[in-house]
Amino acid sequence: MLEVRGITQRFGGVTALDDVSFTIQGGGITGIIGPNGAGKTTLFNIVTGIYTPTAGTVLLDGRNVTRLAPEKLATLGMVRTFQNIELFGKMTVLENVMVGLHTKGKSGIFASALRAPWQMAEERRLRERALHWLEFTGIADLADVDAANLPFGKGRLLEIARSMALEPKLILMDEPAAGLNSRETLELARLIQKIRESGVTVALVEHDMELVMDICEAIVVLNLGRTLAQGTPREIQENPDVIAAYLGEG
Ligand SMILES: Nc1ncnc2c1ncn2[C@@H]1O[C@H](COP(=O)(O)OP(=O)(O)OP(=O)(O)O)[C@@H](O)[C@H]1O
Repeated sequence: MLEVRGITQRFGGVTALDDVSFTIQGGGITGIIGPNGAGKTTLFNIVTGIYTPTAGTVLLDGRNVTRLAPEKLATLGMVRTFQNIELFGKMTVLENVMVGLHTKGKSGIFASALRAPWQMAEERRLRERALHWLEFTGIADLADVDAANLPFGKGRLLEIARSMALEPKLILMDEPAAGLNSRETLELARLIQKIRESGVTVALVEHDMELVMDICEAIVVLNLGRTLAQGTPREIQENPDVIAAYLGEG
């Protein structure tokens, strides 16, 4: 589904990624891990269209998407969530999901007060769709709360609801468990599995090793800007190079 081929990224004299290649198979949950400074964030930003790499190619279903902007990638079925939650604080939870849907719809959410009947119908349709994704992520009871008043963990779920509402084929999550307590992390794990069961491929960059080992079928390990290993959780846990890289960090 997603193929990363020979990605190199230099920032001035720093080589953040050096000829990184791997494949993410459709239908599963893939974890991208690695010690601090391994290049995970840089890779994530390249794959999701924030950075243009110094060299290399990103293919989505065989199509070269290397230089495409995030909005374009979303229309091709690839969306991302952010580590630092980016919500519209003064809008309700429901409106936060609707805003994303409006970019697909015919009228803007702030369309004039003189709404045509077709606009009203569209608004209703978007509202129902947005509500569906709040139900999917388990936060429908918070639909009318201002996003600014959401507890942090619920904000993360809203981020995921917003991304899922775009009905992607592939969702990339940037450290989805960062800042969550153990109960919230468990809730997140079940949600990610539910997303996969709904037919959407998931890839996550994550520091929480327990979560990665628990839910991922495949793991890619980066170290010092290179692909150190790729395999199942068990293969990765037993890989001497991986163990050495993490011990070296501690
Ligand atoms: N904009 C930038 N300018 C210069 N150097 C950068 C930039 N972004 C990242 N780097 C460097 O590239 C390397 C990889 O950083 P990156 O943030 O991608 O690693 P990471 O695996 O995400 O680390 P962490 O787990 O600590 O978030 C580091 O040496 C970092 O200092």
